[in-house]
Amino acid sequence: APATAVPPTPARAASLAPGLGSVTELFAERLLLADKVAAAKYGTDKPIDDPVRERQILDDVAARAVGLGLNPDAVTAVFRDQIEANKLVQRGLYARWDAHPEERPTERPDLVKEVRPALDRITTALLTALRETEGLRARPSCGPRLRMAAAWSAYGHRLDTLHVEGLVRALPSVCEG
Ligand SMILES: O=C(O)C(=O)C[C@]1(C(=O)O)C=C[C@@H](O)C=C1
Repeated sequence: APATAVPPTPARAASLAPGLGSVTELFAERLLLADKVAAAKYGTDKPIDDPVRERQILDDVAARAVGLGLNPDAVTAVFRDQIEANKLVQRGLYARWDAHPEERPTERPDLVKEVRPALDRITTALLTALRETEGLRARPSCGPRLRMAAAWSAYGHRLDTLHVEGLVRALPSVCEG
């Protein structure tokens, strides 16, 4: 190898696969918030599924997609996957907490005042990231790039198996065409 060869450090590898990291980072952050959502609901009579809230999110992102010049159906599909991924993680946490009471959360975050506003901030950032990656997401290389970016995000956030499953569930609608 030439003397100027750059070693394949993680940073170097990430810079060779630019672009979709913004999207997968936000996916990972949203999935980590599933822990707080689940902690807010576990042991209460509030079910994991809240179809009214889901409808609000999906209607909101469809309207904002139009304003950003994005395809509202494509954007809705991405967010539907984020919600499904979030529920997958929440269900996994419930099962874990049922089986291992000592792992149950010791605090109950406020869903409406704390957790949903955090999810809403990710929604706004994700819409921007989808706008900025529109061209990249239409390319044939999108799938491989997306899987590489997701792997780095999983590694960077030290996601456990359950959250990696969630991250995989979050991916299918990202690449268009
Ligand atoms: O806000 C909630 O109650 C959540 O559980 C989070 C979330 C989401 O991913 O945005 C997931 C499941 C619910 O059906 C609604 C929304």
